[in-house]
Amino acid sequence: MNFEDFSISTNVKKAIKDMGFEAPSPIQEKVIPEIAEGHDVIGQAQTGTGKTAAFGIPLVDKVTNDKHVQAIILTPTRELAIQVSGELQKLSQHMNVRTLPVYGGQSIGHQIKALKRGVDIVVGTPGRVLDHLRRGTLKLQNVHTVIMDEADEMLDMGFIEDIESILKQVNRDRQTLLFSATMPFPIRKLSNKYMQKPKHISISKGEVTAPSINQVYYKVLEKNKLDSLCRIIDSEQVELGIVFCRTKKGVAELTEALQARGYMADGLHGDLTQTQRDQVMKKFRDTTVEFLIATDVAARGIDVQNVSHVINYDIPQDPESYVHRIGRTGRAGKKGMALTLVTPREMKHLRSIESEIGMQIPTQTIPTIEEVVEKQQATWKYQVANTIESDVDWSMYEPMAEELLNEYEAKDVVGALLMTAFQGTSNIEDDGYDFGETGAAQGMVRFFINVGRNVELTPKKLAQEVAQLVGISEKNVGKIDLFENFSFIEVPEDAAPFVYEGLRHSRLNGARINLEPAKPRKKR
Ligand SMILES: Nc1ncnc2c1ncn2[C@@H]1O[C@H](COP(=O)(O)OP(=O)(O)OP(=O)(O)O)[C@@H](O)[C@H]1O
Ligand SMILES: [Mg+2]
Repeated sequence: MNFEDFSISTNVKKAIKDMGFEAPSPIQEKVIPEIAEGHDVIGQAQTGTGKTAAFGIPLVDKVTNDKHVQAIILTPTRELAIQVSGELQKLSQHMNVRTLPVYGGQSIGHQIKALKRGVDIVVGTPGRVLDHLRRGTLKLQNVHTVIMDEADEMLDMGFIEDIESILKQVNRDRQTLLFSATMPFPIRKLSNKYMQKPKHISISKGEVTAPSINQVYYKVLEKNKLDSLCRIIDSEQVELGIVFCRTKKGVAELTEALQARGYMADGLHGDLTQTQRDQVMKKFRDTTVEFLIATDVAARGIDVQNVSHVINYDIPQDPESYVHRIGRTGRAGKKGMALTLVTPREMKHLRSIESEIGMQIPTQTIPTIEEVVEKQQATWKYQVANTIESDVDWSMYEPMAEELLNEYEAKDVVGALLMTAFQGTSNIEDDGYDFGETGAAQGMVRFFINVGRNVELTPKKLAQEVAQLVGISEKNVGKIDLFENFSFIEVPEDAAPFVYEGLRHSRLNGARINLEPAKPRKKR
């Protein structure tokens, strides 16, 4: 299929061409004709597959330049309102259509002036839209189209009251369009209240996350998280990365820690002023900042070219958040990496995300110090060679260099200088779990499991259950001694914290597992 096949104006077709779109994406192909026919539509397709243009193309084709607001698009965040408004402006670049973003944090006077001059499409966050409605500076009586981008978020608890107040002011005859990569059943059911005979168009049958995203998780220990993150990003080839944290405070702390270690990182969260938020986004889009550290404020809809990595420094709260966060990479046909750090306590949460997205996320081990050092040394060598070959003036160091070379062997001088430079880059820390002497084989930790009564088990079954519960390979569960209702199992030292945290509060066939490191057998 081709964009030429749609019955849309040549001006819109020309804009689509200018934007470099060659063929419509699957959601665009299905949804554009339905919207053009005037249907209400619930459109669901994976992240980064062009949902914005799917509603944007028929919308700009429909609006006329009559200086009355004819369409309103609601988005959950300010950044998304700005971005969606920008995409609509591009789609209508050869037409006389005015699109205005209205959002909190920006001077309301400025927005009022623009609204007075006449606007055809408003893209806004619910709070600021309501503010304008109360002031009478925005009128919705001529609105024929209401669009909710990230609709499941907009109809969720945080926004639903505002949405209802806004919808009350729009003609019932309107066309209502909902879009998102995720649409949980309760929200889809609720949405019927605001729509008329909606057409459900879903592209992501079965596969919730975009297949272009390569997902892995790393088992990390809480106290080593920062080190683990640094090792991961030092060993990956990151073009641009978004690192998600749970809280604003977490974002601020991680940003500071990464900056202190020399990474080009900047933070984005709701406690910053709008000017600061705009600056951070601009720096990230311009690639002057390599890592955007953010709360879920950046999880939905944000489209930045060349984001190669998304890293969940803190595991997301719910499966939807996971899907949207990782969807910031692997967009529009490009490949992306999504890495999630998981502490022992969070293993169960990971499993529930996996079951919701319908796939198992493979695990990878944190690169060893040796691997990272190897990479770092290659980088250092490259930098030193580069400096030697450049025309940088280091004449001020020459007398010192001569002095050192007179007194010591050249190899020792260089070695000592490199060591000074390398020192303190990374260190293996102990993991904070001390299981003591458990009488296990070399390199293993032995646990005593009280499996409770009435549980039928074989050693093989127990090994399988343990492996599954804590997310390690069955092969890694070592020796098992199974008695009537208790057992000893041995697992490798590095898996021990995961077994410990994973099994401590677990149940097996409904029976509680009580687990503790085994007491060492007395030496005879
Ligand atoms: N037909 C097309 N051909 C090529 N690129 C496209 C096409 N349609 C959209 N794009 C580009 O693909 C990228 C992703 O589009 P968009 O932001 O609309 O995705 P989305 O489906 O809304 O994702 P999310 O669920 O994350 O909001 C954008 O950069 C957009 O310009
Ligand atoms: Mg979108």
